[in-house]
Amino acid sequence: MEGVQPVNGSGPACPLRVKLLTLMFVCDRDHEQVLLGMKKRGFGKGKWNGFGGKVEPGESVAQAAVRELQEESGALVEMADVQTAGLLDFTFDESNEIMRVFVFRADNYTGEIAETDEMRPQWWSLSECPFDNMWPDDRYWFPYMWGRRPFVGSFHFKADEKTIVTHTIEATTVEHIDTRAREEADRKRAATANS
Ligand SMILES: Nc1[nH]c(=O)nc2c1ncn2[C@H]1C[C@H](O)[C@@H](COP(=O)(O)OP(=O)(O)OP(=O)(O)O)O1
Repeated sequence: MEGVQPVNGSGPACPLRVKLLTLMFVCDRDHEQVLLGMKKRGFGKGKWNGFGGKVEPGESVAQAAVRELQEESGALVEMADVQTAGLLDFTFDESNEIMRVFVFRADNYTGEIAETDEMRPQWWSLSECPFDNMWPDDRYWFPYMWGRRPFVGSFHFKADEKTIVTHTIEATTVEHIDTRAREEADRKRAATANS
């Protein structure tokens, strides 16, 4: 089990299970382009998104973001080039899970970008980002991510995974997000050690 906790002291009576996830955006700032991948399987199949997945016990959230990016796209980002972008909580009607997603950005990478079993990568001009075919929350926080303004937000969806019922989004600091990332990784390590 990854960790169980109430959300912000309010919300459902039943504690929610936290799924710790990453999302990484490789940005070409000179050409105002961002690398997205078409998700070919699993959660979010058929949507364009950044690259990411589950944090493994014992790795930092940023290490997980780098690993997932490489596994899904072939792009390798040095830890020094990983920039903290945001923190998002996603919940759904009829679900007792929080998807807690740490968002990162990188302006440099090495390696060959290539299609994998999970993702078909493609560069997109910022002005042509395919928001109609992305998660509906992305429109809200993409400007923060691209604008290097650290953000924290939460989105509650209907069970259809399309309709946003409520949301919050606000500016925060990199330090706040990085502290949360360390706490979440520690919690995950402890929960795994105790299971
Ligand atoms: N509402 C949302 N908006 C968004 O932009 N990204 C989201 C999102 N909800 C989830 N994600 C991202 C986070 C993460 O990068 C990805 C889901 O993780 P995974 O690809 O690991 O899921 P899977 O269930 O396919 O897991 P694996 O079997 O480990 O690949 O989707």
